[in-house]
Amino acid sequence: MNVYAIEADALRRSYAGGFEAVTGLTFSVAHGEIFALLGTNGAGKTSTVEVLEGLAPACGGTVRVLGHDPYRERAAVRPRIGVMLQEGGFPSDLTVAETVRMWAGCTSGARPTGEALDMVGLAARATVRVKQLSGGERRRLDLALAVLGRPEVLFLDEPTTGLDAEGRRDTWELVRALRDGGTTVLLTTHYLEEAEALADRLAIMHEGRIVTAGTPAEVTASRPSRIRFRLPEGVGAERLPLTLRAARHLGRQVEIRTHELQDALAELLRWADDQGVRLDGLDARSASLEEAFLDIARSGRAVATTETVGV
Ligand SMILES: Nc1ncnc2c1ncn2[C@@H]1O[C@H](COP(=O)(O)OP(=O)(O)OP(=O)(O)O)[C@@H](O)[C@H]1O
Repeated sequence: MNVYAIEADALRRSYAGGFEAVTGLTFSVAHGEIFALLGTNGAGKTSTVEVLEGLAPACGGTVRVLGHDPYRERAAVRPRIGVMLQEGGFPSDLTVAETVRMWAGCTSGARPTGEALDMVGLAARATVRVKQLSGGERRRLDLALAVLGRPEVLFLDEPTTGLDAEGRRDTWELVRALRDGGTTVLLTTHYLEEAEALADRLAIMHEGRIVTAGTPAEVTASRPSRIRFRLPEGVGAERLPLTLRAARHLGRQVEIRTHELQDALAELLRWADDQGVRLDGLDARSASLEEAFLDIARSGRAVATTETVGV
């Protein structure tokens, strides 16, 4: 068996008119791994996932899902994958259970309807018509249909958009349980905490290409931590100790970026104590995926910050 469940090599996708939405993407997802594709709006996530799902051909490069070309060998791949699109279309007059049963009729080895509804927390809504479901409940129904055929590879395009906090946590638990059972999961999301909580590895896309990739820890490791506070009236930033003076400040608001959070914070607190200065709104936080994402969104490429304080 191939080590990778999903492989993309120099993948390109263009639309009519010649616009190239995906400009040479290379990545792979191991069996039993959760891989998150993140990116700014229009970065090319959905365009990529549609090719992996076999819904559109690649315009260049190669793609393999479970060892097959998902577009040309769709018959071999389709029964082994589950797909949750950004917007599922259901006949709205059917009930939830009827919808799952109808879908099960076209799926070999489908889970029993009750089991699929239990998995997504919709068992109590089985007899409700689809048109009466809330947006979040429709997302859950989408997910039930995606996992119905016990897929080896599951594609989830923004699976928790529209879900409340509890629904989101429930979905995370389900995705983790599926991964623990051996399912490979590729998901796109706009929620960075979702990627941080779920992904074994992730890639951040911008304008059709991958800008950075790795485990969440690897992607955040190169980013600086951040300390913010407000100086009291009459105390200028020039009074800060030399090592912290490269901080950015806007009026009394100061931001220090550092790769040595503990040392910088200790120095700042010692200084404040010595000076008898109160640091209002003091907030110190480690580098996060959000910082990495925002850097990429702002600059279009991973850049080392120039404001890093050398402590
Ligand atoms: N059918 C289409 N015809 C022409 N251009 C398209 C088409 N579908 C998408 N695009 C363009 O391709 C680019 C990538 O779109 P895509 O939907 O893949 O991005 P995305 O990363 O999924 O975005 P979002 O986070 O906003 O969902 C965008 O600039 C979009 O306008």
